Amino acid sequence: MRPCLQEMADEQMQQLRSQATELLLREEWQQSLQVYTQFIDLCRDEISGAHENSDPDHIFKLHKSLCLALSNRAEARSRMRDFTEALRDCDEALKIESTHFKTLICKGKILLALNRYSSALDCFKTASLDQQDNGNLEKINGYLEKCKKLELQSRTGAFDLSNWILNGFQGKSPELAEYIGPVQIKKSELSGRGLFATKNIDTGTFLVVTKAIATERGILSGQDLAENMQLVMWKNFVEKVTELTTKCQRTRQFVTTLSKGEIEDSLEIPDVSLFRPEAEENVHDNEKLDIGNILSILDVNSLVENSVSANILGKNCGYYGVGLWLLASYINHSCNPNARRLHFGDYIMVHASRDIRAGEEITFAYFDVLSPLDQRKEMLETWGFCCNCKRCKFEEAMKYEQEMQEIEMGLESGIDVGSAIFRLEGAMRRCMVRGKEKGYLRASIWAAYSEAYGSERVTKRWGSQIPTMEVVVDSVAEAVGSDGRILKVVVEGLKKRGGRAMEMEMERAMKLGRGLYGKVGRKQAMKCLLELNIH
Ligand SMILES: C[S@@+](CC[C@H](N)C(=O)[O-])C[C@H]1O[C@@H](n2cnc3c(N)ncnc32)[C@H](O)[C@@H]1O
Repeated sequence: MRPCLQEMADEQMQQLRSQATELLLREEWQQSLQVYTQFIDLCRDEISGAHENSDPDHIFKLHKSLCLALSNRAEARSRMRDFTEALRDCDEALKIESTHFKTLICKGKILLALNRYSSALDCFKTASLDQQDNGNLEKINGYLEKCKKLELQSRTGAFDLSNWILNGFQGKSPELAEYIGPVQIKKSELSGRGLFATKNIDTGTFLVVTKAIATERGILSGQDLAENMQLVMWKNFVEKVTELTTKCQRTRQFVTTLSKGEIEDSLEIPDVSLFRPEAEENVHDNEKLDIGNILSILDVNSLVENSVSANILGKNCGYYGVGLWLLASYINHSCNPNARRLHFGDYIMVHASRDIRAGEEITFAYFDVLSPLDQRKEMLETWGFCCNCKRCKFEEAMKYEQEMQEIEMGLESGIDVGSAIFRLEGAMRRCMVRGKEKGYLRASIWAAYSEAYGSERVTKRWGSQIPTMEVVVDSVAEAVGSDGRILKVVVEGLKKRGGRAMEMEMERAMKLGRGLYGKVGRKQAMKCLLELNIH
C-alpha cells in the first residue's frame, strides 16, 4: 500500500476503534458490534494485503488490534446472548494470542453461561497464569471456585442448598449446575418416548437438573386481570421460544424432536448424552419451525412452575411461571409417579419421590394424583390424552365394583370419613387387593384418610377398625411417591407424640421430606423444610 493510502487506512481504523470502544463502554452492544465488524474487516484486509516488504512491526500491531477487536466483539455478542458467534470470535482471537487475558475471561464466562464447566475452568486456569494481571486475581479466583463447585455438582448430582434454606431463603439463591443422572431415553409403554432409570435410585436422589430454554413469570392478581395477564405472558413466552429457535440451530434441533402430541410411536429416540452441555455440537440443517408447530410443541411440553417450589421460595400466592425444559419434556405423566420436580430460578430439579428400580420409567404427575379416577380423568381432558398408567388401568377395572362407586359417592355427599375408610378397607380385603394396588385405592380417597388421622373424634370412634396412619402413609407413598399432604399428616402426628415412636416417625418424615424436596442438603435444612410444609 502506498504511504498516503496506508495513513488513510490507519486513520479510518483509529476512528472506528475509538467509536466502537465508546459504544462498548456505553453498553450499546448492537452498535458496538457493527462498528467492531467494520474494524475487523478492515484489519483483516490490511493483514491479507501485506507483502514481504511490509513493516513487521506494523503487521504485529495489526494482529494485536484484530485480537482485541475480536475479543470486544465477543463481549458485545455474549451480552446479546449470541453465544455461538461470540465463542467463534473468542477462538479466532485466541488463535492470534493463545493467552489473551480479556478473551480468556470472556470465553470462560460464556462457557459458564452454557454450563460447560470444565471447559470454562480451563479458560480461567490459563487466565490465572497471567502474572501481569495481579489486580484481577481475586476475580479469577472467584470464577475458578465457581467452576469447580459447579463441575462437581454436574458430575455427582450433589446439590447442597442447606445454608440458603437455613438462612430463611434470604439473599441470592444458590447457583446450580446442569446435571444428568443415571437415566436414558427409551420407548415407553405409556406413550412415545420416556425417561428410564439405568440403576436403582433411592428417594430424594436428583435425576435431572436442567435450565429452561425460555421462561416467563409474573404475579397474577384479580380474576379477569389474571386471565388477561396469563394470556400476555403466554404470548411473550411463545415469542421468546420462536426467537430462540430462529436464532439457534442447535436449540431448534432439540425443540423439533419434542412431541407435538400426535401419534408418538414413530418419534425419534435421542441419546440422552446429546443433552449434556459439553456434548459436541452435531448440528444439521433441520426443519424450520412454523408458529403452528411451536404452539403444538409448547402446548404438550411446557410446564407451569408448581406450588411446592412457590412454597419453598416464599413466592406470592398469585405467582405464575411457565417454561420449557428440554430433557424434562421426555418425562411422561403417571398417576403412580416416582419423581417430583422443583423449580429454582430457571432450573428444574427432578428427583426420585420414592425408591426407583433400575429399568423403571421415571414419571412425574402432571396434575394432582391424590384424587379419585373420575377427577383425574377430568383433569386429563385439559391435557388432551388418556392415561395409560398401571394405576388408571387397575382402577378402571375396579371402578365397576359397586362398592367403590358407593364409597366415592358417599364421600361426595359427606358421609363420615371413618366409615368410608372402613368400607374401602373391607372391600379391598374381600377383593383380595394386595400390595401397591392397595396404595392406589387409598391414594384415591386420601382426603378421607387425612381427615380421619387429623381428627381425634374419628380415630377414637373407629380405633383399630381402620388401619394405622403409618400403614396408610407407607402404602400411599409407595404407590404415588411423597407429597406435601402426606408429609403434613406425619409431621402433625409427630408433634402429638413422643418417646421411641417419635424416632421412627422422624425417620419416616425425613424420607418423605427427601421425596418431596429432594436431597437438598443437611438434616437440619430438611427439618426446616418439614416445618415449612406444615405451615
Ligand atoms: C411432555 S410429553 C412426554 C414425552 C412424550 N411421550 C414423547 O415421546 O415426547 C407429554 C405427552 O406424552 C404423552 N403422555 C405422557 N404421559 C402419558 C400417559 N400416562 N399416558 C399416555 N400418554 C402420555 C401425551 O401424549 C402427552 O401429551
